[in-house]
Amino acid sequence: MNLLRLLGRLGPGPLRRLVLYAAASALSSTLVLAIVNRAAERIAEDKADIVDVPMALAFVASVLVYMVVESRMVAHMASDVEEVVDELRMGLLDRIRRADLWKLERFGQTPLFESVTQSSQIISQNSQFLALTLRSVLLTGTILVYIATVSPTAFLLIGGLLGGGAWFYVRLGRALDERQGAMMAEEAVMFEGVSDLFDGFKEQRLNSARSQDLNATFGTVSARTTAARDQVHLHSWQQFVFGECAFNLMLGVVVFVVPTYSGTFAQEVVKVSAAVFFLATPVFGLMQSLAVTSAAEAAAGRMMDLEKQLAELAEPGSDGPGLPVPKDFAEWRMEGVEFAFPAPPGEPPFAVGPFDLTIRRGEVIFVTGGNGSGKSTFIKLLTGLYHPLRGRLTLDDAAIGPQRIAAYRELMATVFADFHLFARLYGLDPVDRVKAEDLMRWMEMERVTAVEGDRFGRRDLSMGQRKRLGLVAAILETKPILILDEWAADQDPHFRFKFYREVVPALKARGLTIVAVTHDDHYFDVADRRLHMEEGRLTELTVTEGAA
Ligand SMILES: Nc1ncnc2c1ncn2[C@@H]1O[C@H](COP(=O)(O)OP(=O)(O)OP(=O)(O)O)[C@@H](O)[C@H]1O
Repeated sequence: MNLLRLLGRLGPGPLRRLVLYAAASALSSTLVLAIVNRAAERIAEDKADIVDVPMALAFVASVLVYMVVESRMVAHMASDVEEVVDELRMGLLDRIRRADLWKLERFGQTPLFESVTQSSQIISQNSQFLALTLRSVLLTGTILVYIATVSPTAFLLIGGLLGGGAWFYVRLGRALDERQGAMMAEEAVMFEGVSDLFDGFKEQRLNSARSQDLNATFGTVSARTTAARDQVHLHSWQQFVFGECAFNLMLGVVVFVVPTYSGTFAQEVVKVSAAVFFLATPVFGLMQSLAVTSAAEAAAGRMMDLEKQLAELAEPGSDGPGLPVPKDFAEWRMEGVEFAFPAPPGEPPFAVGPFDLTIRRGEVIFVTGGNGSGKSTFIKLLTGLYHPLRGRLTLDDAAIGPQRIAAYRELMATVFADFHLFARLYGLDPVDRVKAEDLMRWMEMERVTAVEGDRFGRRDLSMGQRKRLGLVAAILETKPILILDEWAADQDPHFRFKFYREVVPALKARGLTIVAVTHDDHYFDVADRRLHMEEGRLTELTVTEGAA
């Protein structure tokens, strides 16, 4: 149903087309069966040894109709499913793009990543099985109708057997689903172990006890995964063998049971046996497609659930055009801004603020403080990435509410402590080539890599080098505010000196307002003001206080 609901998003057309194709395919197949049976009957009646041309033509026409309809059905189905998956995936990405950072952090990345990549892949790969399932159901129905026209008794017995067999098969399938769930849980633990091995490769190479312990743990998990997989293989094979046996039983019913209830069945036995053989295609098709379709069904359900959950992560005001903010602001203020993370069990929550602060345009502000004191949280509040629980941000007289938040953030270029170097210089089209080359020289990166078109030539660089590229990208954005979170922490002494003594003053001279988190007490004097964070509280110190 999830897959059908998903397809329904394209309007009624694709679903109607699917049903029509599936019905045409089932009818043409049944027609082939009826023609074969009728031809065999005529040969038996007339002992004719000449070809019945109209019947042969009808046979060829039915086969051709089946061939064309079947291939078109699968082709349309695949492209409809691709279209709807593309729409859903883009919708998810769009919602993630516009989500509230704090809500997104709490939600976690794993389900998002799994849905956007794996689930959409499962649906795409198995799209044709949805068509196969529908066609198989319809074909089974039309063949049963054909059997009913030949022998009502055979229809009742075969129909009953088929219904009972399907019920039991689905029950076996449920047990298999449970085992598959258990197998996936074990596999998830195993993947965690594999990524632990890769992420901690250096540490385990340098410590043989850790390496062996890791290996032993991995061995246990791997053995559990193997056992879970064995169970899945065993049950899926049992389910398949049951399906085959139920099918053979149907043939047995035709030749051993039906004749005892129907006196006239002797003439019909060949027709009904042929019909049961014809049933093999849809019944085995269903057996094959149900298993795969259920994985695609579950994936479609996961993606649609996620879509709903992501709607709740939306940031207020992220839709719509929004209001402008004064770009030439004179004063940037935080008024009574407070924020708190939810408390871990048995502990008080970590709260920051209230922050009451006025930053004047063109100032260089350093934010200092110990690990975990709340500096990065302060930066997230200042940049409007976290929303204050109380208090507000203002630029001159404009309060930054949901409608101004987008324009407000547009004023800032940032290099966060955990910054990401994008594959492309997104949003910088065209890149000012001369300026980019100047900046690369200024950052002493011109021998390492270059701006090539709209991207950096290399990204496989050291953290310090990547941060320099991050700063190049931030300066290229030509925003009036620059936010840096521990930018210099990864720089060597030579470039750290250059950054504080040359780069920061030069950027200030260009009119930028700079807020930088730093631990570099040798350079506190570079700032106009120093704000010090302690347990979420901000105090203003002189720039010489605490300097080395
Ligand atoms: N996403 C989060 N969820 C829950 N608690 C958080 C989260 N981010 C930070 N915290 C808590 O807030 C406190 C302050 O973290 P923050 O990153 O602001 O400190 P910091 O001063 O930047 O530290 P550092 O100098 O080590 O980078 C920490 O104790 C941390 O446990």
